[in-house]
Amino acid sequence: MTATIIDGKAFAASVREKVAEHVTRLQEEHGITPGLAVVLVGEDPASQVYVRNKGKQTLEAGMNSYEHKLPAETSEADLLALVEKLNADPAVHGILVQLPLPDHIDEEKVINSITPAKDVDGFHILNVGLLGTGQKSMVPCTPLGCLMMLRDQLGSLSGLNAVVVGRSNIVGKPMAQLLLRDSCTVTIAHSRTKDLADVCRGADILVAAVGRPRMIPGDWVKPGATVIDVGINRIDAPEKGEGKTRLVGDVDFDSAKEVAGAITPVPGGVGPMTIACLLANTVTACCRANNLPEPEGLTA
Ligand SMILES: Nc1nc(=O)c2c([nH]1)NC[C@@H]1CN(c3ccc(C(=O)N[C@@H](CCC(=O)O)C(=O)O)cc3)C=[N+]21
Repeated sequence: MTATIIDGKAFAASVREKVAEHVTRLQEEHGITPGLAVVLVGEDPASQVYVRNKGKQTLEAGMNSYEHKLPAETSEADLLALVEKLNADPAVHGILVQLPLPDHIDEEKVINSITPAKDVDGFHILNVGLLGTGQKSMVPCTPLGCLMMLRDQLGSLSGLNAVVVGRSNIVGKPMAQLLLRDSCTVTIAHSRTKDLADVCRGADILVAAVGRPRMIPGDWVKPGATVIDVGINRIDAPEKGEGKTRLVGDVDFDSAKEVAGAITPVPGGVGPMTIACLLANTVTACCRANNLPEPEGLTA
């Protein structure tokens, strides 16, 4: 059997289209334009991959994009002062501080200084707590994108065995919360998990978010399972020429696609959905800030 390839790129385009329609409505009916501020400190390569497409897509969706690029030596105090300014700016509905931050800056302190209602990453402790207790919150973009693809693929997730490989605050933990909320039986596995292969083989839904290139081979995948590959790993690709690189996921796509029922590719899977959900969260934050109905189908 060969798996259905889940087209994250096309799915993301349809999400962005819904976002754009909602933005038009906000402008025409209320004279409001959602605004997203992105703060980048230093020059982490993964963050640059992300930023490249994001500003463009924000503008394409009809929203305002405010980019703040700060040098790597920026002090924590200066960064906190910028966040305070953005918190107070009524034109800014969403704030994203690119991670990772340089070592001399306390990431948790910065994230928790963002007004929770503008925290479009959903990383603030208040949003984490709201999600964990099933209350309305801002939901982290990558897990939200994964959930949208899973619901689209499977309809109901109720009762399915979901295994999330990876326990990060950014992906693994919030993903598990969302799957639990959709009534999956959820296992969070990680590098220390005993018999990881067997744990994965029990998964109807397998979400890989470990950050290790092609770590999960096809024989860890249950026949017919839905596989969501969150990994975006850049590896050498000498076959493309000297010094060339390419992106691969945490799943060995070639072997896994022979076993899975459906699988997301890398690139073109989760990555584009992450950005689309960032735009969706910005519209959601803007609607909430203005006591307007939230866009349908764009929230968890
Ligand atoms: N506060 C914060 N929030 C984030 O969400 C965040 C962050 N910091 N720091 C960096 C990581 C990385 N990240 C990506 C999102 C989309 C693609 C993406 O669209 N990837 C394309 C490939 C792009 C290419 O071809 O290079 C794809 O998978 O198809 C990649 C990486 C979000 N991050």
